[in-house]
Amino acid sequence: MIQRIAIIGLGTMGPGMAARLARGGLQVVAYDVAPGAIERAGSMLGVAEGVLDALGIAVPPAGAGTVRFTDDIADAVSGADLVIENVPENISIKADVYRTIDSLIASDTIVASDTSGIPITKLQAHISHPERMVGMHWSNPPHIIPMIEVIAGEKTAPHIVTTIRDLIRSIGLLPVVVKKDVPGFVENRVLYALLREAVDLVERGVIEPEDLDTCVSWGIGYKIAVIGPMALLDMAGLDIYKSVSSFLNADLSNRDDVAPMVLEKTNASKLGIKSGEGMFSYTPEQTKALQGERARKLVAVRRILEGRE
Ligand SMILES: NC(=O)C1=CN([C@@H]2O[C@H](COP(=O)(O)OP(=O)(O)OC[C@H]3O[C@@H](n4cnc5c(N)ncnc54)[C@H](O)[C@@H]3O)[C@@H](O)[C@H]2O)C=CC1
Ligand SMILES: Cc1ncc(C=O)c(C(=O)O)c1O
Repeated sequence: MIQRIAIIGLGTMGPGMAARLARGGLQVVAYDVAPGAIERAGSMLGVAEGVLDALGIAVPPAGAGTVRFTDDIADAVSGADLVIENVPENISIKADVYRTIDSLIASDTIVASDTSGIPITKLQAHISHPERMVGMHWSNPPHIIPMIEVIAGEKTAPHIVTTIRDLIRSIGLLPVVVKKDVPGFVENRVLYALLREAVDLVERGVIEPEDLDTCVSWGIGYKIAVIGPMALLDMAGLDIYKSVSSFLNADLSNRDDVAPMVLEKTNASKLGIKSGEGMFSYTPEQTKALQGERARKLVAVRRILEGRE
């Protein structure tokens, strides 16, 4: 039974994950190589806990879990039943972490990666006892979005998938088991198909960025939260989809590299909210207000979608 979880990496995703797991009654020890990240994670944890309160996520009868931060990776993983690796999306950084923890954990400690889409089979090559490695892909913001993908690599033991699926379920979250270890799994394959087209339309001057967001959020996003893509095909009619896709699919972006607009911005360190500028610009005050407003709206929508309002 999983009780003690180590989280490695406390950037965008780690603190919200720690808060959600602890709310589910689990004991979390969280580590980051950067002291600044540990400091920031403390305040992000407090914000996430407030959002979990607003969502009405109850503490289990046995009581809430705990989150403890440490700057010592050996301390973080000591006695862990599950280690969740949550460092940047770069195989060599992830492999370094696996090499470091390998001698610090038991051979049956489960190691999960929150990778956005590196096949688990590739990551497994960098750890001993690869049968205990599994993909556990959360969605951002992880304390609010309830769905988590679970992915087996070629060497993952089936019971590890079941254990992680059951853990996710046991704390009131929604596991989705992905049946093939394809790059990007399912959520990001769908998201990146949408993002490729959206970036292309803005880059070609078909639409302004603000209008693109209005079109997608109100035309597609709002609807798709209630009616998933497969159900939407039935609502529209497969005959309509057949007619439109017969001419439209060939016209959609099939770019297989990173769009120049994105390269230009990343080369200029315009990374989005984390650097104050990306597709849009953000002052620190605007960022704080935006994050609060987005959390409030996501909480309200989730409560309604779950039939709690
Ligand atoms: N940002 C997002 O929306 C999502 C990201 N992911 C995935 O989660 C993982 C983490 O992503 P983010 O939190 O966005 O990254 P991030 O870049 O915000 O944070 C990564 C953290 O890892 C730390 N780190 C780097 N090397 C380390 C090491 N050797 N040991 C311990 N800590 C180390 C960094 O100091 C940083 O705080 C990536 O694989 C990413 O693809 C998954 C879902 C959503
Ligand atoms: C752009 C982008 N890329 C990856 C992920 C998750 O892996 C997300 C997300 O929101 O979860 C994302 O927005």
